[in-house]
Amino acid sequence: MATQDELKQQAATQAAAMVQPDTVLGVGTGSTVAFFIDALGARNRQTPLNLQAIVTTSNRSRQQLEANGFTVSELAAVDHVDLCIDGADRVDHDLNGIKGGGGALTLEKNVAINATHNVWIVDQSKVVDRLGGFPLPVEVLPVSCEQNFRRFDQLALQPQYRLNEDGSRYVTHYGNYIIDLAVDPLPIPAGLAALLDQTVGVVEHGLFLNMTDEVLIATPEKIEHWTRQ
Ligand SMILES: O=C[C@H](O)[C@H](O)[C@H](O)COP(=O)(O)O
Repeated sequence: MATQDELKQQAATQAAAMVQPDTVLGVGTGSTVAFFIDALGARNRQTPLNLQAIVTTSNRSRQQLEANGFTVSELAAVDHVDLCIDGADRVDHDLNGIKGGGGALTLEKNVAINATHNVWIVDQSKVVDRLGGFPLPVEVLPVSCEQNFRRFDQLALQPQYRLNEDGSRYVTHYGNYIIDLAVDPLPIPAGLAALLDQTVGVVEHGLFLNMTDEVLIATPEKIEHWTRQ
């Protein structure tokens, strides 16, 4: 029986084969994407892909891409992204998902929204019938975080500040905090997304609705390939 890491690697390797030469590639964040970066690096060393540009969504991925010989551009420096490969924390059968377990949700959503084609790579443990089973990350400005927290609490969304191991608040790449909403399952995701989008002080949230075009799901038997209808 394949381990979870082996499943992640299988999905990642298949995604690396989807990258076309001479294109602009977006690369997400996380343990599954880490396998993707190594697979892409191996492919590129064998036969150079001559990518026009690569943009990524975290310092971790940037460092790994550079270690694999790629030059990484800022999102602001490219006028489009042809394909973005990313992981996900949960995905439902409508290809909606929760992302941001690694805290990279804001840049991930920015890269995804600018990509012509988005592909998520996951192992079967991420698939759910109804979005939930994973805290929903909400990135908030420090200036209004307490008001945001109280509001989420009033709405019974079970807010919790994301903490570092030493108990201090986790700070994002942009100097903000993350409030994880532990409510499970999520109440009507589209309604919650609209509420969060309209909440002053919320920078971004981890509900990615109608954003991905394909999902590669590694199971012990095969890699399932879901596409948006
Ligand atoms: O912020 C992190 C990202 O949304 C990741 O893509 C997500 O957490 C999945 O990560 P992993 O592949 O490690 O489960």
